[in-house]
Amino acid sequence: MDFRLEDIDDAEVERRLSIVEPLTDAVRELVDAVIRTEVDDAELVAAREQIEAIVARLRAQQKDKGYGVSFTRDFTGMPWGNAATGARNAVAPPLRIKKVDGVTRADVVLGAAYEGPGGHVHGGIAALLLDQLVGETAAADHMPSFTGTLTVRYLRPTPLGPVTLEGRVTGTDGRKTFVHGELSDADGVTVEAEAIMIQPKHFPARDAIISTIAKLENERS
Ligand SMILES: CCCCCCCCCCCCCC(=O)SCCNC(=O)CCNC(=O)[C@H](O)C(C)(C)COP(=O)(O)OP(=O)(O)OC[C@H]1O[C@@H](n2cnc3c(N)ncnc32)[C@H](O)[C@@H]1OP(=O)(O)O
Repeated sequence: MDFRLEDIDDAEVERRLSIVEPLTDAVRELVDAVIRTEVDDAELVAAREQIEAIVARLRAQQKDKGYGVSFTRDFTGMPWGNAATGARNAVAPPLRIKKVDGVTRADVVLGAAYEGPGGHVHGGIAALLLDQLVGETAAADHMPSFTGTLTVRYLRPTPLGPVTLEGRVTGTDGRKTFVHGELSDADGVTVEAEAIMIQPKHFPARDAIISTIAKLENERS
């Protein structure tokens, strides 16, 4: 798994976000516009040519694979390629999850890009968002928990538009954490999930980050 340390402070994280988030938002707008536009074919062809030019510009310097997850030395994560939350990922709605007193919550608007049944949210998107939510609900002390089992129950179709997610831990057993998650619209819960999250036995990436921080601190003292 690609976890790495970036020795930067919070101000630098914010500076980078201030550049990439508006870019990602613009691409999200582009995706929505392509889905919903009713311009004529000549306009579609002209737009495609401009988009291809922009893609070529961005490909001038590229990472080999995915974005990976880097951490600052205080373990602020930068999972900017993440499919649900990534600041650089226009596929992500994006989900912004907050944890207060152990309960995770997120408000997000799911537009045309997340459609399954006409006018309603795709079941896979609901599962994706709930998977991320239960992951962040179970994560503690800078240790990730991986989804072992995710059981999703669709109670009724979720209309496209604003939705709320909420997750809470319902129990623990050794390295296992049990989490309940819900996705709701204005009229109540539409999808619920039960997850068994498992803290991996060994997480070498975390140990590698901690030993790199120790090495940097030694070099500075
Ligand atoms: C650096 C800090 C980072 C912080 C970032 C936080 C952000 C979070 C982002 C979130 C992102 C979103 C989240 C994502 O998208 S996570 C991505 C999707 N999930 C995966 O890819 C997981 C793939 N699977 C594995 O890696 C391993 O199989 C895991 C780690 C799950 C278990 O392998 P391990 O070798 O550790 O297991 P063990 O054999 O010692 O068994 C241990 C116990 O667990 C029980 N068990 C085993 N498997 C399952 C199962 N499938 N369901 C239910 N229970 C299971 C087993 O019976 C035993 O119980 P018991 O007998 O003791 O009672």
